[in-house]
Amino acid sequence: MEVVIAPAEELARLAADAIENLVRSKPDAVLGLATGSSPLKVYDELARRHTESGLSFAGARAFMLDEYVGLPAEHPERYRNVIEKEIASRVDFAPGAVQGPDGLADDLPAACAAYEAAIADAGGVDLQILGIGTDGHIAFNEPGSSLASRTRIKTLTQQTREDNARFFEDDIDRVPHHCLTQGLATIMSARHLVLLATGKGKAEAVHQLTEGAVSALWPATIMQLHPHATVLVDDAAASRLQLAGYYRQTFESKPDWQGL
Ligand SMILES: N[C@@H]1[C@@H](O)[C@H](O)[C@@H](COP(=O)(O)O)O[C@@H]1O
Repeated sequence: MEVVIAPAEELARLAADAIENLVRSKPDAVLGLATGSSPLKVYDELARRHTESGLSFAGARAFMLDEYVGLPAEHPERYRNVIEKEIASRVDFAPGAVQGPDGLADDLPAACAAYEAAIADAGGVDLQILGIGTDGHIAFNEPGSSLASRTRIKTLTQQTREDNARFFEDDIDRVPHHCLTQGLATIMSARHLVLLATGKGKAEAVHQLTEGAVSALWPATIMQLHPHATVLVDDAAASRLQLAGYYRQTFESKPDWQGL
């Protein structure tokens, strides 16, 4: 696991560089997209590069991590709409190239199975962007999630609903109780994981993710078992890291030819 500590703007550039290198060398790459505030600067950077330097996603596909269950199709916080607004509509993905779990399906387990099959049919995800919840969740794999889980329905914790109430006019009662989420094993099947975390509120989760024991209590810790995982954090999110000095030193002496 590589941990990089840098200001948020630099983290976004690093993540965008990894995505750009991938898409330029493999135009039909499969990306994994995350919602939440953490990846927004990365999406801004990708949109800028699309406009200014011709970075194209025309041959690429993308899969979203998760979706609320039951939010009406036009609801602005429905993750499909969020991803459309934050990235898909700002670059040149082909129609239908960005997919997400269907939180409005009549048969939710069947929708989850179909989503797993669609990811597999696409050849799996090349690069998965991730954020992390304050309780250590990735996608919506809340504490207690099976480390071997696949896409399924989950119940959101009170903590996550409180954290996400800011997107629902600060009214927790408007935050859905259920979601569909890629499982931890689904996420682990992606070939490169790139997690972004900023701010003091993420410091404990980032410490557990990188330095804690692998445990369902902190679901993101499963990433320690991934052969190619990158954790991009600012100073505040890194404030509890025991090995911060080593991570900084490693990044400073990183060879120029070596990307993330
Ligand atoms: N389902 C999403 C996650 O994919 C996201 O990583 C996390 C952190 O969000 P943020 O980046 O806004 O802190 O919470 C949400 O609940």
